Amino acid sequence: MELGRDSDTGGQVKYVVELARALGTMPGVYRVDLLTRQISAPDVDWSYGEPTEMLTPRSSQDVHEMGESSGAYIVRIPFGPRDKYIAKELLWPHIQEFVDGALGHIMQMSKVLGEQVAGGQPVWPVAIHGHYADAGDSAALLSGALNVPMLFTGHSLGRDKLEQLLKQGRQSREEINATYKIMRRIEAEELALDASEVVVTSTRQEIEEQWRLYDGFDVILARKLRARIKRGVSCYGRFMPRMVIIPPGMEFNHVVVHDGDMDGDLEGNEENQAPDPPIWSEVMRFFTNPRKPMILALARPDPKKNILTLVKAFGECRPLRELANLTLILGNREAIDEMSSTSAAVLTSILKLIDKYDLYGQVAYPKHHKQSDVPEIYRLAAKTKGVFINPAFIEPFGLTLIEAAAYGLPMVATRNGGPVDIHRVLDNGLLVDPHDQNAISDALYKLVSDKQLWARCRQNGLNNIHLFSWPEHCKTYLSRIASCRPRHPQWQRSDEVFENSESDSPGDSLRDIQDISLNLKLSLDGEKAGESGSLDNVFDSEDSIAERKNNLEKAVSKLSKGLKVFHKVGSMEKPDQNSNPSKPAVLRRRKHIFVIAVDSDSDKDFVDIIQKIFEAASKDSMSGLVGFILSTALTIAEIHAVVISGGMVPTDFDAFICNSGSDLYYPLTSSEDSELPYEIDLDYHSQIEYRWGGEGLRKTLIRWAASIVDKKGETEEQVVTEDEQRSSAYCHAFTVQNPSLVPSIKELRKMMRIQALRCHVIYSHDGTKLHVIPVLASRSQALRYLYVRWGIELSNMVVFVGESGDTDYESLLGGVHKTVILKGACETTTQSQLKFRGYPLEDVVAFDSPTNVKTEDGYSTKDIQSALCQLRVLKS
Ligand SMILES: O=c1ccn([C@@H]2O[C@H](COP(=O)(O)OP(=O)(O)O[C@H]3O[C@H](CO)[C@@H](O)[C@H](O)[C@H]3O)[C@@H](O)[C@H]2O)c(=O)[nH]1
Ligand SMILES: O=P(O)(O)OC[C@H]1O[C@](O)(CO)[C@@H](O)[C@@H]1O
Repeated sequence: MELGRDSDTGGQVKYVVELARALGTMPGVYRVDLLTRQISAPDVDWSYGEPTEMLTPRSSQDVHEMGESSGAYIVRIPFGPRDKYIAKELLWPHIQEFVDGALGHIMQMSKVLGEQVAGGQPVWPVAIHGHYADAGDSAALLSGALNVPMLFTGHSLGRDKLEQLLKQGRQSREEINATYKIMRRIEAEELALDASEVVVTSTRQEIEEQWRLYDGFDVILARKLRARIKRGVSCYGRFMPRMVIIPPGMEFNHVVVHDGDMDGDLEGNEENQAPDPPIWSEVMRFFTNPRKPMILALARPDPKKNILTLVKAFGECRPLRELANLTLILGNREAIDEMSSTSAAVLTSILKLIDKYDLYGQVAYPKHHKQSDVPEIYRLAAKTKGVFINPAFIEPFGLTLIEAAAYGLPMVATRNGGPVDIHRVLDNGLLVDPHDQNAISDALYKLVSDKQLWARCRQNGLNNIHLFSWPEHCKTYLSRIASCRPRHPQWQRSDEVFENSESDSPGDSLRDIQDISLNLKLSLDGEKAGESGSLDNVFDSEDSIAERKNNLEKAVSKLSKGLKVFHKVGSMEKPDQNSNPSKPAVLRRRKHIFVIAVDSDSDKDFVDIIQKIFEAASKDSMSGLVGFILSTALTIAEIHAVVISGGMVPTDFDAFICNSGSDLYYPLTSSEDSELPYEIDLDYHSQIEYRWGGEGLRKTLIRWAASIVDKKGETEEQVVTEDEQRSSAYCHAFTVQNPSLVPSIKELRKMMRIQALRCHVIYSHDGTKLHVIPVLASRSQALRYLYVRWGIELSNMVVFVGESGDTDYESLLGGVHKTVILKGACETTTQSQLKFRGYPLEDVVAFDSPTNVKTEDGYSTKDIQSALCQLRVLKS
């Protein structure tokens, strides 16, 4: 690991690699895949271009304990420009491409493992865990596409970073957003809260002071919801992820602490003694008197680590300067000018302060260190009876603090963040206000000068450090995963439950029964959710005990009929896929799938666009190589009307993604006279229903809609009204009479999240329609479903969109599919205020990607053909 190389290579890298390695050796874990970006660039190590790398266990004991497990792997997925390293702030436009690539890997792995160990049945992942905001966003989409539980760890949180940066007052909100893309990042963290079952934190402070800043998390509401779930009463469609504190661990295998370290001679070696590590002389060459106790700081050169205040504190405190030296390990550098601008600014300011206070001979700031040098640096500081300092403005956890403690080095640390929890456990030093320069120098002086205090802190750290161990972390972590309701696709799950009931895994069956029991309880309660009043009423109202008892009895009675009943109900409700066996087969045979997702304002324009696309593909479609999917906010009835009005037939298309991605239909060749010739895919519903608020959500939305009125003199007109005709089981539809009077998409998301309602809100039809659908349902997720369910390759899809569209437009432009933007189609910008999401489209869409092409003049057949040639879908 190249830790401290730049602002992206910090503690999180170490954390996830060590966690993956430790998990891979846990009994009961078959395989851990750590997915990251593949980069083949000349300025990074060649190994970053390797598709797979095994994380070898640290010790032979680990190998022994692994048993049947196949271990942990780093899997590198190509996305974004192949030959270029991209800083984390600039990765956002490429996230969807990562999601698709990761999905491809997981599907492939599921097949391979299935063949190896499960008799050919696919082996589905048990959970997916996102680390940091960008992976939170990706994991949310993947957990939805695969229907598996998601966990999330923030490592460093955007809202907190934004607050800290605003407090420092050096940049305006706009400048901060331009530098850090912070609003996009915060939305990713909010989505991670929407989708996660468990959020792993390192400290209590992270929950109470940092996560509380998010719309989607509230400690009190979380408690109330948990209490209601325990009592078996309805939460009216509200959900909160479970926050758990599991501090990270350390790999202790190369930690060696000798008492002898304390009285060693720094100049020259005794006979028989191992030579000093080379990094020692690299550090000591800076000092006039290398025997003085060493104050050590080791951090990425990031302004938030607050090293400048440390240098000032040291420089301005004469007694401290006389007593101790200062060592600053701030990553690696060749030349300051070649560093990123923020890192270079930190280094330059430090050099100026050293000059200002004339600290020559008292401060070391070596240019290079290797990973293997880091333990030796801590040992050197401990040997001189020095102190480790982390004065960060805020430190989410602080791996360096546990590292220092493991090497017998007492600490002075910021009182903001994780160090408070670490100090509570280790009791190995002093906490300080990082803004108070005198407090820093006083604490350092106290620890360095008070020999007894120093020895006590050293010993306390050494005595308690075992509490930060990866195996312990993994045990708690795995128990959390085991307590999540197992989620798998229904088309696999119903068979599995059925089989398990008679198989040799009674534990699994029992857990399934318990889960079914919980589901039944919740859904039965949901039936009476309708009577609820406001959010307060929901929780203040006394639920009738008799009613609850009745619900429980119903649930128990359903359960007592056994798993077969559950399975049967499931299969009765399932569409009979065999009645229309040709559809998936047809879809699979296509060379290309053209997805028409142009959000046209008029049916006439829409028909016109569809026909132009048909014509453009006519050569290939004649031979059946191209299949078509319509993907819109329309209902199936509206789509049917469009199809018929355009002189087309339903079977001209392979599938229809309706209601903004909450319904999926396939055309039928025949149907009863009274019915439309389409078959709904109920497996899709089971795949997207996660956290769907159903009736409870609908009631809340209706109350909200009633509160938005247009005051015209004496009279009031309701602006938002329920559109029952256009609503379906997984889409609450509303009509907006006056789009200028309703909140933007950003405000709506916030409104939902603060009530713990997890859903996806979309404005369509130029802002005159509002759709509320399940949180992980969307038009782009529907395409991923087609891949997971029917194996239709995403890279063979071409998505046609207009110049703008509904508020879910951005998600249609990314991914491994190709995109054709039809110039002149859906240009409307009149309702742009509704689309306000808090960050520009460029922060989410890679417009310069070679898979995105805009037609040249308009959307004539010729324009479309030429775009398809450019994408190499058609031969020129
Ligand atoms: O020049 C350097 C600087 C750092 N490191 C290592 O990099 C890691 C840094 O981790 P940490 O001190 O925890 O800080 P961050 O890099 O900021 O890590 C983020 O992620 C960590 C894991 O979640 C949290 O502990 C932090 O609070 C959070 O800011 C440690 O292992 C250091 O030994 C080096 O090897 N060389
Ligand atoms: O400053 P930010 O954007 O909060 O990022 C800090 C994150 O970046 C990293 O340095 C990447 O490893 C992490 O240690 C940390 O989680």
